[in-house]
Amino acid sequence: MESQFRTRVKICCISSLDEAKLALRYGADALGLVGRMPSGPGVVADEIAAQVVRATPPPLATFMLTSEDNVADIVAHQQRVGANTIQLVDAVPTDTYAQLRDQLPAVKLVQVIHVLDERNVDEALKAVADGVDALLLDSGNPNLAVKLLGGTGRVHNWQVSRQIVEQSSVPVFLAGGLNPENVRQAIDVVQPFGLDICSGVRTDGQLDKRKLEAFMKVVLG
Ligand SMILES: O=C(O)c1ccccc1NCC(=O)[C@H](O)[C@H](O)COP(=O)(O)O
Repeated sequence: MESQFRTRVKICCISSLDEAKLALRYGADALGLVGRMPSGPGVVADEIAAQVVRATPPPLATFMLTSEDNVADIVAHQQRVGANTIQLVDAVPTDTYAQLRDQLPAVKLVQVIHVLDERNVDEALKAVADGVDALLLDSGNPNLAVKLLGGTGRVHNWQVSRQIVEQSSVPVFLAGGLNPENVRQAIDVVQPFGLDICSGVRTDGQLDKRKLEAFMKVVLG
């Protein structure tokens, strides 16, 4: 069930309970907890991620970001952290979503699509047809020798993202290089269900209250 009532916000790269509380105080709908990655600045230990999950009240969402592509490893990761949503940041074999649903029926599945060009529209629609609950369109490049799967601080081609939003039957989050200055334009151009932000609300790696407040003010009004 999708509502366009207001744009949802996921604050990602949460690194402590204090950051989680700050994000929730300013109106975040979801928190992102980054697991082991081939590269990127936002990784948090599973123990801290689990602490944040336990402290997050309903109806807020906790997204566990995983780069695992094997069902047993993804399930083991979810069981260590306890998040109510799994964000798959890399491509997975076609039957993965069905197997995860069998083993974790209450957990929502979000597939990341790294938007490089128009070919990603078909990739996104295939993930929808295969059964994901939502898409998250990010910057990055999974084809590099050391995969770049997120946390880049860079925007991508929003026209391609808009095409995906128009054609997707599940909610779509927009990520990649968002900040208080460009988020209004991002909403107007892409019209996503939700936004995801990591580096644009941080200073020296720490969640920055002023940037967070400025970002949320633009989104929530
Ligand atoms: O932050 C990381 O280290 C990271 C690495 C690999 C995949 C995802 C990662 N971060 C989480 C996210 O999904 C970010 O919120 C998203 O990529 C947007 O980041 P940014 O462009 O810095 O706002």
